[in-house]
Amino acid sequence: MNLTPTRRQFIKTAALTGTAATVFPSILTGAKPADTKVRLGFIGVGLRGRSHVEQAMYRDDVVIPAICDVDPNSIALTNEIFKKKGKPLPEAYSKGDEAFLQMLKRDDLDGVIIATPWEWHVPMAVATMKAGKYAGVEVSATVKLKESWDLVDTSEKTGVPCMILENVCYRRDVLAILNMVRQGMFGEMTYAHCGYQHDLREVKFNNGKQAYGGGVEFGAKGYSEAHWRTQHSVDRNGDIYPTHGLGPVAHWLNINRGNRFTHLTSTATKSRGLHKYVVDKGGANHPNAKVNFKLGDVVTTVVECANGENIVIIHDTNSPRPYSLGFRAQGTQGIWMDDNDMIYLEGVSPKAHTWEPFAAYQEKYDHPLWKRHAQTAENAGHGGIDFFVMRAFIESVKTKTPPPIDVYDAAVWSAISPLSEESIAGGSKPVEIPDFTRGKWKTNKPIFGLNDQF
Ligand SMILES: NC(=O)c1ccc[n+]([C@@H]2O[C@H](COP(=O)([O-])OP(=O)(O)OC[C@H]3O[C@@H](n4cnc5c(N)ncnc54)[C@H](O)[C@@H]3O)[C@@H](O)[C@H]2O)c1
Repeated sequence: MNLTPTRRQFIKTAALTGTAATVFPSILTGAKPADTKVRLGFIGVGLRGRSHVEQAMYRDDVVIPAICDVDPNSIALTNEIFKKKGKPLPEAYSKGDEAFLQMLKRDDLDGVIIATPWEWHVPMAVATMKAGKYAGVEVSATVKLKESWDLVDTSEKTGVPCMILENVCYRRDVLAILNMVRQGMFGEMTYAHCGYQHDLREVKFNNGKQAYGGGVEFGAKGYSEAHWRTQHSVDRNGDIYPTHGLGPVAHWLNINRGNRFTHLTSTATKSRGLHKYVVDKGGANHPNAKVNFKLGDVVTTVVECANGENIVIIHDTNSPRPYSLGFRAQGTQGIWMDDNDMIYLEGVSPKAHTWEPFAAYQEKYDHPLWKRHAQTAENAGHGGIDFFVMRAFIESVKTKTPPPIDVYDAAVWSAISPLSEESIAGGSKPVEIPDFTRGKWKTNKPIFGLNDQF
């Protein structure tokens, strides 16, 4: 694969200034193995992991020698995908919660995709990096603050990259906005709004047989995410899934690369939606009607940035509502909003104080990545973004270069969860957000979405 001059320059500059070179000394050779295969392993082949497997299989330069999952059903369903495609079955590791450690001993894996329950992400990503394999970890990358440091420390010590697989960074509209932000169309950025506003009641509860509703069970009796995700709504009150909104916004605002998050405050409403759902669907006598869900129905977090911008992040998953990540980009020159897809730019929009549709801007500022790959991406999950995020991971592994979304992004985007919990527990008190780059944010330059390569 050819690296563009900008990306080659980044790697060269990083090597000279000691940023990437010090941080990732061993694995990032930037070698150009044009015809080599990328060998991927997968830990967690549930709903998400299997969709990654399928995505990886579209490429003829990817081989998958091994998969790992504790659930024999997940392994069997994954094997079906291989059979359908006429590919040799991967070796399966499934004996116990730590079977992944056996898989990581293999010497025929270059990278590992981790799509397990959140609490497993860090032990698995840390072990993957220690085994010298690129780690691609699903969102959110971490649950606890210390885990964010564990990711950063391990990546720095081993020299192995870790990419958070935040697919929303590749949404077509947010990439067009990134283009516009970089071209100064919004003037100086002052504010962004985002969130995860998704009615997950049918994800958090099911009948234990299939995903997406059909019952009010969770935990041991639940299937897929109801098996593990719902417990987080019992135990935690905070923004427990911040990265779908925050990832794109972090790129607009150059977080970790000229800017950083400094503080946050979070506030939660009362918790009503999940209890009501159980009672409505399962009756007041269902045992789960006695469960005390800690997670507020709507959690609002305000993040302050070093350069003076504010970001509002909403977590809203317990109530009936249409899906929206609620993006808004605002600066001294104008504003765009995801809901209704409207824009207003002073001196550009035809009528003062009046919204205009975003469509023409989308076309004009469409990101080079989408211009180049729209047709290939079309069939991939979540409107094409799953294609881009897997492609970015695979190309980084293949070219032995830093991933465009890195361990510092994984650490700080995910850290919003425990920090928002801390803020809410302290009566919406302000909480400091650590600088996981240890000062490098001041000199690091943006690398994400600079061209049509990654
Ligand atoms: N980026 C996105 O758009 C997106 C979409 C869906 C899910 N996700 C993320 O993907 C991850 C997985 O979600 P999912 O929907 O596939 O959940 P899932 O429950 O369907 O799959 C998780 C799989 O991990 C396996 N597992 C659990 N513990 C394990 C262990 N110790 N070793 C090996 N395997 C283990 C389970 O058996 C299961 O097959 C989560 O982090 C979730 O947030 C991201």
